[in-house]
Amino acid sequence: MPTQRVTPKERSAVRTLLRLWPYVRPVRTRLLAAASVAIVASCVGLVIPLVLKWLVDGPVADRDPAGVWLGALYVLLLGIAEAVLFGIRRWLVARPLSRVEADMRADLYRHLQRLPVAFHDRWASGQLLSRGTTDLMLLRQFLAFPLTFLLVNGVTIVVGVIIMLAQDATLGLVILGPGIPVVVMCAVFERRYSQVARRAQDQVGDLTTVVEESVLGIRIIKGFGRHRSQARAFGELSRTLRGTELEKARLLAWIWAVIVTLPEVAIGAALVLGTVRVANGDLSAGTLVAFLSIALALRWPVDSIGFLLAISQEAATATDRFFEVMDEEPETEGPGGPGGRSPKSEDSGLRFQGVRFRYPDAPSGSPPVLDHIDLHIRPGETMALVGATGSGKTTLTALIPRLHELSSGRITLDGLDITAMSRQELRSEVAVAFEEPTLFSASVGENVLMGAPDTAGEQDLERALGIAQAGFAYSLPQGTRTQVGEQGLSLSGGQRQRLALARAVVGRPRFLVLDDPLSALDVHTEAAVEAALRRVLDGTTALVVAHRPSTVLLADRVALLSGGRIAAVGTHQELLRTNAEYAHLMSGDPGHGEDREEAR
Ligand SMILES: Nc1ncnc2c1ncn2[C@@H]1O[C@H](COP(=O)(O)OP(=O)(O)OP(=O)(O)O)[C@@H](O)[C@H]1O
Repeated sequence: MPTQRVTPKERSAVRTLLRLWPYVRPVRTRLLAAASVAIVASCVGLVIPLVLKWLVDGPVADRDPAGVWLGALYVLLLGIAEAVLFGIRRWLVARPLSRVEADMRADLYRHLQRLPVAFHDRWASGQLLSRGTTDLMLLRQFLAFPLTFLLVNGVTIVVGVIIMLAQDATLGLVILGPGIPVVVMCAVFERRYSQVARRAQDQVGDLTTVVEESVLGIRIIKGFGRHRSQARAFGELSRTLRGTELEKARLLAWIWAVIVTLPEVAIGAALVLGTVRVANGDLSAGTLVAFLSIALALRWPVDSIGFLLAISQEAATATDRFFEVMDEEPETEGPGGPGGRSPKSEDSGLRFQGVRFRYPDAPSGSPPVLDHIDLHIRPGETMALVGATGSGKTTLTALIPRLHELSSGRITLDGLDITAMSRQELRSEVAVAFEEPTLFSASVGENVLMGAPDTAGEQDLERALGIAQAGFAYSLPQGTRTQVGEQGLSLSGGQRQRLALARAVVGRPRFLVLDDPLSALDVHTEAAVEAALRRVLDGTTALVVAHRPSTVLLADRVALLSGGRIAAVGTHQELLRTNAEYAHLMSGDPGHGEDREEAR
């Protein structure tokens, strides 16, 4: 599976995090209130040393027991107030932040649904999964704790330093001394950590992709005895991730050592100098006690800066990864409505005019998959599309519901350019069934009715299951309410194909696109489906990719796709007579088609 790896640009963490504002805006009042409460709580903590100073220089020096009890009561009340305020902060942020996470996840999911198939071809699913889960969880944690505490601890440090300077300017300057090297080290740390954090988060995405592929492809892995090599691949990726995590830990240990050691040295120096000055009678014992208590109270706000910066960097990386997806252009919408429909009768039906298509991720210089495609399927006509494997049949069918955008040319439905229709309008007119039938984790009925407007009911379901010869659905344990898909009952390939076919016909679409929809059916079931389909296809304009003569016989005419172009159009009999390639394809000679492809 191709992996999208975006090269991270040099960026400012603050500017990146500011992009979260639209999501944070609705809860800004609560967040601000929580931060204010936390600042007050923290400052209440800083008042305690001042009470201690009063206690030491006053009641303790005067040997006044009543005063000591009163001081102890003040300290107790201040401690309780601090604890209660921190509790209120937590209560204030919990609910709004889970809303921010839920909103971001919903937006990401909605956007992923609107991104073109070309985007999904390019991106590994694990990368998208990790962005929608671990990255968003990281962001919620960042908003709940580090964001607030970067502010709270910053204010606490400033207030604490001002109080210390006011108590004694000389001791204050001794404490402030290591500030400059700490700031420089923090800047270096931030730059290095952001690179490693990005690498780690991308590696989590790669690991998720391998796990997801192993789970989805478990039958192939077991069938080919590949579990050891798969485990090796997983082990290698997880060792790489472990290495990156250890690098993160090393960087954290280094900054932590700097942040803890330098202030400790400064506190030690202040203690020695302060004691000498108290002994000399230049400083009161109470002031020294207050000074050291404040310095110790500031230890946690200072110590925490290292890991708060680390989480902020990870949050900035998660924000980058989130917006890398959100910044991708969604599918463009046509204006919609009936305007622009050409009344000319030669334009009715499904028409390809000068269509050219090249996959956006194809190597540069490679020829387009489809070129100069001109094809007209008349209203009510069924056209079979035949071609060697890899000739571009699936690609051609995917262009009609605009799963890919044309490189040039146009496709019209009854004269109306598909790019002029809204996606909803287009997809209500055109129904598709692909060779690989995907069923979702839902009941049989829900899977089939997915192809119909919301008003469709039991009767429509019954009719569609009848056409697709999917009567087996009624014998499932809970009938059409039986859960299928990844979380439900496993169905055979043919059963899944018939449900996918039922889904394509349930909405009675005017245009039907079937990509080899009967490939997994036995001859008898195929004949029964064809008989029923022929009735449905009577009023429907259809393009049916076919590999077998039996499927071709469903069609009024056949188009042969070869060398990226429509090489011939005619009835099955005509083409058998006049076109050697067609005759070979229909004769079941498996080598011929491949030879033709090689020759291109
Ligand atoms: N997402 C993609 N990006 C780049 N090239 C692609 C992509 N999907 C298909 N192709 C290429 O386009 C060509 C046509 O593929 P397509 O699946 O349309 O063939 P097909 O005729 O339907 O084959 P088959 O009969 O085997 O289903 C192939 O060469 C294939 O490698």
